[in-house]
Amino acid sequence: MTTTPEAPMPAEYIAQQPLEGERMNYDAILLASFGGPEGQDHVIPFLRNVTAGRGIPDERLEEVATHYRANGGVSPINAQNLELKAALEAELAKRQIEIPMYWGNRNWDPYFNDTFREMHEVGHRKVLVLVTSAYAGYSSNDQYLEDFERSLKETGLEGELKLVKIRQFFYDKAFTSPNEEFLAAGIKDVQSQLQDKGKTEGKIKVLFVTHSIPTSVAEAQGPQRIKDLFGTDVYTAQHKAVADYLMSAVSEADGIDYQVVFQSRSGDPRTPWLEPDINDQIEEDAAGGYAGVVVVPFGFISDHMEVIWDLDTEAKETAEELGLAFHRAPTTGVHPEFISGLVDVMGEYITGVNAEPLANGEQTVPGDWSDLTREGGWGTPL
Ligand SMILES: CC1=C(CCC(=O)O)c2cc3nc(cc4[nH]c(cc5[nH]c(cc1n2)c(C)c5CCC(=O)O)c(CCC(=O)O)c4C)C(CCC(=O)O)=C3C
Ligand SMILES: [Fe+2]
Repeated sequence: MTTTPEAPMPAEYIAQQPLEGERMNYDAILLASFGGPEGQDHVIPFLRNVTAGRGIPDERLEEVATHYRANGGVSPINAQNLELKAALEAELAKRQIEIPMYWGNRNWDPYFNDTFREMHEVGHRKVLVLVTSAYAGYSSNDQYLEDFERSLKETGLEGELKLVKIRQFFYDKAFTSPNEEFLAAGIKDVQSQLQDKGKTEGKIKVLFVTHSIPTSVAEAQGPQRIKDLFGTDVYTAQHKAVADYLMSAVSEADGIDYQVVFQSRSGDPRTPWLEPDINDQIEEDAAGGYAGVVVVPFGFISDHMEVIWDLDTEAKETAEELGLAFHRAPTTGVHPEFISGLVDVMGEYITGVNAEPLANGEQTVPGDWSDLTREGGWGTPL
């Protein structure tokens, strides 16, 4: 066997070292996420944090608490974020980008207030923020910006810490490339499950699943341009565009039916949320003669509680009761292409000498996605 010498690092991957005395435009990176409970006694306080002032009925909270209780009161999300942070740090180091990374959450320890104070105390002033949400929407973008503003006020660090939030990345290769791989593997798995059952003629449906949101929230999001183009709200449109792209990019998906569906609806049952719910759709598909479903949770970037409960427990049970073959695809997690693609996106904001960006994300999902959220929502790069 011959050994290949290590490939030289592409030039664009190497941070240009700042000139003597000159600093990079950011001195810290913040990984900003949702947070989750670490034990049984955290579950209720965590859920109260999440739903503060948003009119989620107590019965819904008690029901959601049982999902966490069944897992020892621990959400997997914190460990997953620490793993993501370590993988990103390793990739930054590989590219000689020497900017330290911090972690903070909306709903649990370490809270943004604490992380902001810590970053400020050690002397950081210019912070690039990566939020763990791929799509643009109120919960995944605007609410984080509101949280950051509130934390800066509460800590008295307004004007002291300058934060710039990185854009959404659902349309980047970083996100679509691992999902292409997962989609192909999922289809092959369901096909072979059907083969084992002697159902080689059985039709397969791919269900791309994301988090439901209230229809009123979905409809309030602009721009009109995208609504006109897709004939639906902007939240759904983003997901449809990714689903269309993934199906076209994966040869195993040729001729296979697919649909965007929703999970984890919450709130008052009388308030309309985006539909169809994944369980309802699986029932309809069983009635419609499908023999198997491939469930791709492309609304999320890690296998957190909503994925393992709503899909691996509930949706799986629905499919099994109806005799359908079932495959739940993984989320991007710390897939090497996700990590390196995310650092490319970060590199659009980080400049070395000559104010040149260190890297650029590669857009795969066609379309102009540059104006999806509230004005100035991404932050003006420093
Ligand atoms: C769009 C969206 C994402 C995807 C974008 C993104 O990834 O950011 C997301 C992610 C997540 N949602 C999560 C957990 C929860 N979400 C809740 C409630 C809600 N989510 C909403 C929307 C979203 N949520 C909404 C409109 C509500 C209603 C209340 C409100 O307006 O806030 C509730 C309260 C109980 C309930 O009602 O279900 C919980 C516990 C976890 C952590 C899981 C873990 O612990 O591992 C994650 C990553
Ligand atoms: Fe949620």
